[in-house]
Amino acid sequence: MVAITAPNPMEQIPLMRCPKANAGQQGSAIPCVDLSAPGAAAAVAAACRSVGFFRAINHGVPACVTDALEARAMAFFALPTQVKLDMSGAARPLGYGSKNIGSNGDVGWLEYLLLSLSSNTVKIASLPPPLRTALEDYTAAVREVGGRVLELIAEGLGLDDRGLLRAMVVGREGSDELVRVNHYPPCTLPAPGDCGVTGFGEHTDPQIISLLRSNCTAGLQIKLRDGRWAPVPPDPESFFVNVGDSLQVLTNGRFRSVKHRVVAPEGAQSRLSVIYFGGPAPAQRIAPLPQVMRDGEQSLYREFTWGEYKSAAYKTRLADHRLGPFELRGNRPPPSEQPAATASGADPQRCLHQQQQHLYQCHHLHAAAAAAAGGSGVLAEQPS
Ligand SMILES: O=C(O)CCC(=O)C(=O)O
Ligand SMILES: [Fe+2]
Repeated sequence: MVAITAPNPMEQIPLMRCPKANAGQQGSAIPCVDLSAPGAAAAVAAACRSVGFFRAINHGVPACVTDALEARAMAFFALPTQVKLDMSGAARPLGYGSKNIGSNGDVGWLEYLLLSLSSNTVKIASLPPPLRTALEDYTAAVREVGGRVLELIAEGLGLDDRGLLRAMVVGREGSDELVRVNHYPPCTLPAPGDCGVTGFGEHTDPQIISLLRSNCTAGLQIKLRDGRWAPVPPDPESFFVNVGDSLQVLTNGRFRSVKHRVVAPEGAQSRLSVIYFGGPAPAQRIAPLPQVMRDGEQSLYREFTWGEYKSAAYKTRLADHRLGPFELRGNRPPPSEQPAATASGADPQRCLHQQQQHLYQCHHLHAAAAAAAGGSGVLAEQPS
């Protein structure tokens, strides 16, 4: 008789080949934009064209708002698994999830909460009230940053209506705003050589934009246009902005959604990240904006609504090229354009200095937190 044992989900978590750390290269690959600087619109557009990703500083979100959510979220993830499930329901796709991302076989070394927000109210009634309040305060603040970035994008694209993109997401009845809180405990799985354990597999975000904030623990990587993966140094005081697939379509490929992924933490510290996903209302038509199209330029995509794209995306694996089925392959890409401006909107020296300061602070915070945290071991107690 042959004994068949069910595969252990822990063993299914894939490994990824990690880029060698090179602090100099990392810093320079990721544009930094000072949202309050006069050249911000040009800098945002240049970053969205070249990388599809940037670090935003001077965003106006008070540290007490981000710190409060970080503390409440860490307290939530430290609870026993069954309590977390009882409070938020199993992710389908909203709710509490562990290891399984979506329902198509993607797995990673993380647990998470995925929540929908309408009228800035977290819809899950049974979440602990302090966590709910922290999430709502956080989202109210980050939504404003998202709105500002969308205005800067409109300006950088030269749109007459600077509020056009913002109005698709912010303050729009029925817009599809999600918040995801990801917790990556220190990883205990062995990974050989230059490999790491997958925390969150490579993907692009399907929405218009996403804004990510993390604690001091590294792990996020983005794929550069030349195919190299660049680690994103963590910076709890900044937001990291992703171009999503929908913005790629709205700009007819002038901006491209950035592939990104997370490698599970190898040290003693958990990574905690919070991502605001700015999506429009399900009925919103996603097609190249007429104002960005040159004379005679053809759309690279067949027309679709956000609702249609979202449900198609939910049926795919993370790494799938989700825009593929919507591409009109016979159509030519837009004539290549110079970036709207090369100005960064932020003094690179100042950014570098800020980043060095943050890394210094992170180092000290880590040292202080190390004894207290000690890893929650949460993943080990998940039902498989
Ligand atoms: O947790 C992170 O740092 C990134 C996760 C991510 O890309 C996502 O949830 O879409
Ligand atoms: Fe993402």
